[in-house]
Amino acid sequence: MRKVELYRFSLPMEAGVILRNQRLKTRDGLLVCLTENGKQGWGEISPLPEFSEETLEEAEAATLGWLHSWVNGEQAFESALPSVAFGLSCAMGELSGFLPQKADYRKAPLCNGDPDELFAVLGAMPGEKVAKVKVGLYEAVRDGMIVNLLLEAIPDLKLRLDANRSWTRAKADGFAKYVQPQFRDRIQFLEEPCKTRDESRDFSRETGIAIAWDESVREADFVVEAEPGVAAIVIKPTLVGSIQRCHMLIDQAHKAGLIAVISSSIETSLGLTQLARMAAWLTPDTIPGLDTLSLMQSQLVRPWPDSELPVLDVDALEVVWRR
Ligand SMILES: O=C(O)CCC(=O)C1=CC=C[C@@H](O)[C@@H]1C(=O)O
Ligand SMILES: [Mg+2]
Repeated sequence: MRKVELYRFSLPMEAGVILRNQRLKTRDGLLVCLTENGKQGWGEISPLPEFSEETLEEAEAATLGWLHSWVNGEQAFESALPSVAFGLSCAMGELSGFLPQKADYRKAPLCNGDPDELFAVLGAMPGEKVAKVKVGLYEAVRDGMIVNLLLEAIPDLKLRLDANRSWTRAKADGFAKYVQPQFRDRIQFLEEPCKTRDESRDFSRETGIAIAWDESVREADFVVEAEPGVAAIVIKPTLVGSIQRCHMLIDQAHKAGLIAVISSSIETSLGLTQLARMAAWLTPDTIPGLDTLSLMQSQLVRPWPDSELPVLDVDALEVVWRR
């Protein structure tokens, strides 16, 4: 016998979390729980405003359609909406056991440029020291200075930088000019420096700074391939799709000699712990980009180890559908 439960959640965010053009006050989404033969599988479906193409309403309608088929024992096909495909594949992955339990709870800390704060976090981090810094929000000179400062202060540190396509070539060059040449190879990669892929490729060729694809991975014409200067692809499953699709992209990346970084789309602790399990399984040699829990004011159903945020129980959630 199959059973389903669909819940809606809305968790308050910390003040001041801004996504592209809007302030994110709450993180809204759906939790699905599938039950069959005494086993349960959970999944989170939470399209990210400004990043996902689908709205939460569209995701809910598609999820309900899928759940109706599944609970009636009919064939349920993979949804074309990435957030739905991801959440349902997690629930199926737990139910059938293909999503392993073992998790990689390491995370590349998101750093705002304060070396003392980063030093404290990295001190508690075993193994490889890698942090992520957002660039492109302020002046390129300031970004360059922060990168120098951090790399100078912490000699075994490597940095991942993320410009989210915010620079013109001239601005990106301005940034590169300020980074001391001896530090450039400690930039593990810079995600999407320029507005177009070609500009980003040129930037990497001329500066020697390695780049990574993030937004590009979600574009229809994107193919995973080895290219000069490209070090990595970033995979945000809520924006990309099912575990199976992410697995395929990761395999393609590894075959091309690229790093694949599993990264957050600001999921709740439930989705984040599942991303940590995907990372342990599919990208065991790479620290995932999952340092986003502290942007929220609480966790949901499953706690992330070491987080002191309160955990909201499933009983507190609104039931959308139960069968
Ligand atoms: O990639 C990481 O290490 C954390 C995730 C992260 O930086 C982001 C997640 C979702 C939206 C953005 O605000 C941001 C990004 O630009 O990649
Ligand atoms: Mg990015």
